[in-house]
Amino acid sequence: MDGFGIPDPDGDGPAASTLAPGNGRPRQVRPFDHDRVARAVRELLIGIGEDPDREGLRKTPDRVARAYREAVEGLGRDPSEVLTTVFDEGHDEMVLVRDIDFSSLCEHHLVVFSGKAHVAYIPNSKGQITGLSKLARLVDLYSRRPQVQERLTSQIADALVEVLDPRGVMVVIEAEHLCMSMRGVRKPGATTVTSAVRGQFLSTATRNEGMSLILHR
Ligand SMILES: Nc1nc2c(ncn2[C@@H]2O[C@H](COP(=O)(O)OP(=O)(O)OP(=O)(O)O)[C@@H](O)[C@H]2O)c(=O)[nH]1
Ligand SMILES: [Zn+2]
Repeated sequence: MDGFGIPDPDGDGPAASTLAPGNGRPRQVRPFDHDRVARAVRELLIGIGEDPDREGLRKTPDRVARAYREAVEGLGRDPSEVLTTVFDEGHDEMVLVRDIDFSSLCEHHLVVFSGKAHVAYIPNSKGQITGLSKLARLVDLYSRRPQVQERLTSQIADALVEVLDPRGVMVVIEAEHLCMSMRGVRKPGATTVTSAVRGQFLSTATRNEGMSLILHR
């Protein structure tokens, strides 16, 4: 273990960040280590019986490391960085941004799951709202990490509750998991739907209104 209570399997250095653990919060992470990831990919290629020095694979460890850097860039970032613009518009009805494309990494198999996120909230009585793009940025922040769909859904909802103090939040995510389509059970086209509701969306009428706005076009 390092000084932050994080296992460091190779014992070669502490984690760099002390961000608090917990739902809706970044987890403690080390900075992204490009060389370490590239070395691991080279090992992977050897492990699967490939020649990492053949022409087509020579640059692969470096490419894969760059791809992973992008795929996990939400690790260690805090939602307050994203939900910065809070206007006081006096609008206190539901706001919904639907069909936010995302892709994330299933933490069990490190393959992609991707789909659409729908994010709704009801501002508080002061009418505090955020920029619409910030809801999509929040989805990006939490999807760019190793994830499970349920946690992704509730982290987005909880971050909105924490930062905007709204009267209600509803997040619905529909996604296809490559780990269920390209391998394993092999069910391409199967879609997983998760939802997280907070505050006024717990009431049946409000929840139904949100769902019908999301699903019926
Ligand atoms: N709840 C949940 N499960 C997920 C998610 N992504 C992948 N999984 C599941 O995680 C499980 C991991 O199961 P294991 O039995 O440990 O791994 P496995 O032998 O590779 O399982 P199979 O996929 O059934 O071949 C699988 O059932 C996956 O479908 C997710 O976002 N949420
Ligand atoms: Zn998986």
